[in-house]
Amino acid sequence: MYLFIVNPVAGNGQGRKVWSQVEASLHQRSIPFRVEFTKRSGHAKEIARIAASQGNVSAVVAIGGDGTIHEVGNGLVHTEIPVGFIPAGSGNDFSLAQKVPSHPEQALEQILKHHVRRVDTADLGGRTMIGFAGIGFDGRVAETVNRSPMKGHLGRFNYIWSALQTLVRYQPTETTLTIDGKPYTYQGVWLIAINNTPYYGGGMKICPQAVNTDGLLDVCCVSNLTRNQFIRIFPSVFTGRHIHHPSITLFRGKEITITSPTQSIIHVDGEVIGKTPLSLAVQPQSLSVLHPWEESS
Ligand SMILES: Nc1ncnc2c1ncn2[C@@H]1O[C@H](COP(=O)(O)OP(=O)(O)OP(=O)(O)O)[C@@H](O)[C@H]1O
Repeated sequence: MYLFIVNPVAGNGQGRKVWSQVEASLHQRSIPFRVEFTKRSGHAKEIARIAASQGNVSAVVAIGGDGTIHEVGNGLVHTEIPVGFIPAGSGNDFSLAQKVPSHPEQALEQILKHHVRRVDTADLGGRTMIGFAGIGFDGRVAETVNRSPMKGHLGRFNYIWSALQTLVRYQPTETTLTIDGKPYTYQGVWLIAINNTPYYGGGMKICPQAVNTDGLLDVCCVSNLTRNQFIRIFPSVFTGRHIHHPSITLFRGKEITITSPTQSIIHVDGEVIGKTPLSLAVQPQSLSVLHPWEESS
C-alpha cells in the first residue's frame, strides 16, 4: 500500500490542492492508499520513520517541496522503503532532477509505473542531505526565500528575487574547503554548493554533472568576483555554462569540510540549518527512490 505524506502548506497551499487531484485519481483507479498530513516542521520525518518501522507500506509518496522531500528522505534513509515525489512546493529542485512531471496526475502516473533505484545521500552528522546544500550567499538566499511573504506566490522567481536582494549586501569571505583530506583556501568566496543532483534554487544548474548514483558529491566554489562580475555570470547558472568561468572551481569527493573565519549560513535541501563549520560524508546508495520505468528499461 502507498502512504502519501502531504505538506498542506507547501507552495503556499499548493500541497493541499495537489493532493485533492491525486486523491480523486487514486479513487478513480481504485488504488488503495493511506494519507497523512504534516502538522508542523519535522512531522514528515516522524511519519516516514514510523511507516518504515511498521513495515506495512510498500512506498511513501511525498507531496510538497524540497523541504518535505528532505524530511521524508531523512525518515527513510538506510531503509528499503522507496520514496516518490509529487511536486507542490515553490522550488521543487529534487523533483526536477528526478524528471518528475509538474502536473500531479502525470506525476502519479509515473509513480504507479515505477521501478526502484538506490541513490546517494550525504550525512551531516545526524542529518541527511538528499539533493543539495549551499554555504554563504546561497544560505543567505535560502533564509530570505523562507522568510518571504511572497514565497508561495512567486514560485521559482522568488529565488531570483531573493538572490538579487542578497546580492546588494553580501560580503564574500575567505573559506577553506577540505576535499577527501586535501585543503583548498580561497579568498572572496561568494558561495559553495554541494550537490548530489544538478539543480538547486528553483532550477539553477549549479553542478551540471552531478549524478546521485556515483558515490561522490559534486562541489562548486564561486570566488574572487566583483559584484558586477557576479551579476554578469549569474544568468549562465540556469544553463550550467557558468562552470567555464575562471572564478568557478569544481571538485568531486566523498568527504567535504567547509570552514571560514567569518561564519557563513548553511542551507540543506533549501532549509537553513546553521552556520559553518560544516562536514559532509557521502552515503552511497542509501535511499530508495521511485524512478520512471521508461528511463531504465
Ligand atoms: N502543517 C505545517 N505547518 C507549518 N509548516 C509546515 C507544516 N508541515 C510542514 N511544514 C514545513 O513547511 C516547510 C516548507 O515545506 P516545503 O519546502 O516542502 O515547501 P516549499 O517551501 O513551498 O517548497 P520548496 O522548498 O521546494 O521551495 C518545511 O520546512 C516543513 O517542515
